[in-house]
Amino acid sequence: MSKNDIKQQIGNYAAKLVQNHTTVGLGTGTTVSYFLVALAQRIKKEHLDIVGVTTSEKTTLSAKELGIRIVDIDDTDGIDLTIDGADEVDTYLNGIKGGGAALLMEKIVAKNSKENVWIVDESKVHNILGSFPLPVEVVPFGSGRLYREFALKGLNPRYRVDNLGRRIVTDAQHYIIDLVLDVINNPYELAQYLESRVGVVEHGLFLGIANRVIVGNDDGIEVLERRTANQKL
Ligand SMILES: O=C(CO)[C@H](O)[C@H](O)COP(=O)(O)O
Repeated sequence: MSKNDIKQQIGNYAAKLVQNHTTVGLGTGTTVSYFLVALAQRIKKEHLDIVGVTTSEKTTLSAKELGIRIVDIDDTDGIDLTIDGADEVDTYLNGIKGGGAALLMEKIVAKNSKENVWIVDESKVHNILGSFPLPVEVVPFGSGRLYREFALKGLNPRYRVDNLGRRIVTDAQHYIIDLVLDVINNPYELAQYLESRVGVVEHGLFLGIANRVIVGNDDGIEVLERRTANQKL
């Protein structure tokens, strides 16, 4: 099966998890784009009453094009379920997100959602986080100072740039500094450090957020459920 076939399979599976008369958080990324198509098909075919809360301008555009009704996060009573992708997931279902630069809105939607389900292919599941560079969203003003602090701390920072070498700007007008770490031995400690730095708006460590991870591979789908820290999978 090609990677896209696997993503389609995961997207179709995830669309079936959405219940009628609910508000759904719509993540960002290529895997989510398959989910959006499958969800839009279900909404049309089954005449479902579903509204979406989006996590990026890109997802808002795609959802609207597909005919999915969108509501502002501030105008909902709550989000029932959010389906999102992830860049890396460990065996506690902690993850790294933000490969698509949407981590800030993704975390706001996730934290306001009763349930969070991630959709990934099996190449993203690892024992320890860190092989995917950790995105940190920063305010442009003074970001050079933060960058130097990260470098001095051995966090191996890189401004995220586009293919012309220009710093990318997020939907909320911030920069992304990716930390190239290889291994994150204590994600909670790193999260705490990043949250303590002025100018850091958000980071891509999503800890204790996913309730379930839908993992796709050539043989089908595997569903991982979150366990506690001493109940490793
Ligand atoms: O966090 C994200 C965007 O900020 C995405 O969910 C993550 O990058 C996964 O994307 P894809 O499904 O394209 O691999």
